[in-house]
Amino acid sequence: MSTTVTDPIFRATGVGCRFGGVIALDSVDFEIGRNEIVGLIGPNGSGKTTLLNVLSGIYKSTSGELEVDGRPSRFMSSRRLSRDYGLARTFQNIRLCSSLTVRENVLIGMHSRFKWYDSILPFGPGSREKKAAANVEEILEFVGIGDKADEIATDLAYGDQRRVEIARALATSPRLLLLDEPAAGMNPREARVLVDLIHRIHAERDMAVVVIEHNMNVVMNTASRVMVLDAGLCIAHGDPKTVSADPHVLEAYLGKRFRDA
Ligand SMILES: Nc1ncnc2c1ncn2[C@@H]1O[C@H](COP(=O)(O)OP(=O)(O)OP(=O)(O)O)[C@@H](O)[C@H]1O
Repeated sequence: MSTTVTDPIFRATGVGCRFGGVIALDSVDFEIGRNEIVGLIGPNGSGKTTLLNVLSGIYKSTSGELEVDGRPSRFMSSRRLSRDYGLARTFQNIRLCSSLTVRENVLIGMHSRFKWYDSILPFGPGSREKKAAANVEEILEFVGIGDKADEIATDLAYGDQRRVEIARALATSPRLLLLDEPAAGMNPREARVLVDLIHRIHAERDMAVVVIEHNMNVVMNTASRVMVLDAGLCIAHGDPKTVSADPHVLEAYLGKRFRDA
């Protein structure tokens, strides 16, 4: 099942990913418009994180084509995809440096955009370091944790740690931000703040966003388009209202979630 987007920043065509006998992705077509928020949902093990890992160069797809802005990206490293193609992501399991402050964790994101000569040229490091430090303060304020800059990142409440992860991704100045279960472990109030943050990222930072979530309030209140995976296959896509009424989606995923709730 394919999606048709008029101005895609990212396009995956027939993407497959196998782990031995496990088919994690089975010929998935996926496009992301330059300025949209796309929700990615599906049952556990349906391939959502694998798709994000393939998009961001952490896994290599075993078949298919990937393009960012029309440029082939299938064999690019995650570092190049971040630095030269404008992709950034957060992880399902929070990955913060435990001995570093919030500010330092976000600075790491910014340094990934530096070129090798920035640390050699006399006019490079000083100016870039100063600019980076100012940008970090601005990003921390933007995500709402400016007052926690000097705290050890892993000492923060869970919801705030997730915001540090988002801040670190924003520090790379991406054009496409991939969020893997950003609401996991958040209480309903934190999840509402997250919804607002995703909207602000999209509107004020002018970037496309992909959100994997099991929290349907977050998906339905942020995404303009939703894609549903089941057993590595795209079983539905469209606007949130249409997708949530789709009988295949109710059977494979949403029906079960509502029954279990
Ligand atoms: N590195 C890996 N090695 C082996 N199998 C893997 C690997 N990564 C993912 N898989 C398998 O691929 C399938 C899809 O997993 P994936 O993590 O993408 O699902 P998911 O939809 O993100 O699930 P969840 O909602 O639980 O996070 C699963 O069967 C999983 O066990």
